[in-house]
Amino acid sequence: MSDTFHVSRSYGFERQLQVYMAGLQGQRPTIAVNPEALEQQASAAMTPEAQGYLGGMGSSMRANREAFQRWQIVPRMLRDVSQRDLSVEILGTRLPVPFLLAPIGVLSIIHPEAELAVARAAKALEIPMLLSTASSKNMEEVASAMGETPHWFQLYWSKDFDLTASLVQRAEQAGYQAIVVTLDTTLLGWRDQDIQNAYLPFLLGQGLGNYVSDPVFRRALPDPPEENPFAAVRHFVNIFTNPALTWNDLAFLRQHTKLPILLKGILHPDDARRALDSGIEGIVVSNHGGRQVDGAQAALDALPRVVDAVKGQVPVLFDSGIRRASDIFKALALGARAVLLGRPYVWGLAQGGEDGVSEVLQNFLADLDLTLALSGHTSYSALTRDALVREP
Ligand SMILES: Cc1cc2nc3c(=O)[nH]c(=O)nc-3n(C[C@H](O)[C@H](O)[C@H](O)COP(=O)(O)O)c2cc1C
Ligand SMILES: CC(C)CC(=O)C(=O)O
Repeated sequence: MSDTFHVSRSYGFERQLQVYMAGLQGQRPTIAVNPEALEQQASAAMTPEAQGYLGGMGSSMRANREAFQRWQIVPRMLRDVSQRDLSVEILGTRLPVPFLLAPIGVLSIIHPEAELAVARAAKALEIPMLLSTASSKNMEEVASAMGETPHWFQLYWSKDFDLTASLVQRAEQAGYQAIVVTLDTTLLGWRDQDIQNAYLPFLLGQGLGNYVSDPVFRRALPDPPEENPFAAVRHFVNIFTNPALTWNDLAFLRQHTKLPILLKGILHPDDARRALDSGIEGIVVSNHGGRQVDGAQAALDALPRVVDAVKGQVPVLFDSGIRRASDIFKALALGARAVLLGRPYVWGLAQGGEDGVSEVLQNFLADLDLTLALSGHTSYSALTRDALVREP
C-alpha cells in the first residue's frame, strides 16, 4: 500500500515547498502551525463551554506533556534516508500512517459538520479514523464518508446489553474493521470546567447520533426522539455507561462480533496481562487525555511497562498528549505500534471545518516524514528504544 499511498516519500519536502511558494504570493498559513498557537487560535473560535469541554484536568494533562519532555531523540547520520515508509502493520492490515484519529465524541459542539468534516479530511489524506460511540453524526454516515480508508469503532458499553450488541453489530455491518472498548469512562470524571459552566453537551441532545438511530434504543423510548427529544436524552443519561462491568463481560462482546476487540484506557501492566488472558486483540495505553482521574499517571510513563508486559503478543497503541510528530516518534520508539491523535485535529475543526482538519493533518504528515528522515530512520515500524535517551 505504501507505494500507492498519497503521502509520497518526499511528502515533508513537498509540503514545505508548497507553503514557501505560496509565501512568494504573499500567502501564509491561516491555521497556526505551532501546537500551542493552534490551541489558542482554536479556543478563540469556540464557545467558552465547548472550550471547557475540550479541556481536562490540568494536572493530568500537564503530566502527559511533561512525560514527553523526559525522552529525547538521538538522531543518527549517514544512513541513506531517501526512501521512507510511514506505514505500520496492525491486525493484519497496513495503515498508511502510524496514527488514527482518536475517538472524540460530540463534535457538533465544535462545528456543525462534526465527524463528517473530520472523516472527509481524513479520507482525502488516507488517514484512518476511530469513531466515538458518542459521535454527533451516525456511524453509517461516517463509514460511508470514510470509504475504503480504515475506520474502527469505539464502544461505550451501555447498561443495556442489547443496545451494546446492536451498536457493535451495526458497526460490523457498516464496515468498521475493529471495536475499541473504552474502559476508563464508566462514569464521567469530576471535570472542574464543565461543573463550573454547568454544561454537559448530551443534555442539549448533542452526541446522540448513534443512539437516536438505533432500533434498540428507540424501542425503549415512550415516543420517537424526533417528537420527544427530552425522553431520549433522559434515557441516554441513564444507560450510556456501565460501572458494573468486569473482565468477565468481555465474553459477551466476543459472542456478538467477529471483529478484533481492543481495550482502551489501560495503564497498569497487570491490567494488560489480564487483557491478554481475555483473548483480546489489542490494547490502547491512555489516560483519556487527562479527563478522567486527576493525578493519573502520564500515559507515556505507563507505556514501557505495558509494552514489556505484553511481550509483543498483541499490538499496543498509545494516546494522550500527542501534539507533534516527534511525540509520535517517541511513542513508537517506546513500543507503541501506532498512536491516536486527539485534540489537535479538533483544534483544526474549530477553525475551518474539513479544511481546518486537513491543514492540521497535512502538517502532521510533513512533520512525521521529516522527523523520521532527520533522525536517521526510514520506517516507523522499525523504531526501537535505542532511538531515544531518557533525561537522567
Ligand atoms: C472532547 C473529547 C471527547 C472525547 N470523547 C471520547 C469518546 O467519546 N470516546 C473515547 O474513547 N475517548 C474520548 N476522548 C478521549 C480521546 O479518545 C483520547 O484518549 C484523548 O483525546 C487523548 O488525549 P489528547 O487529546 O490530549 O492527546 C475524548 C477526548 C476529548 C478531548
Ligand atoms: C463521556 C463521553 C460520552 C465522551 C468522552 O469520552 C469524554 O468527554 O471524554
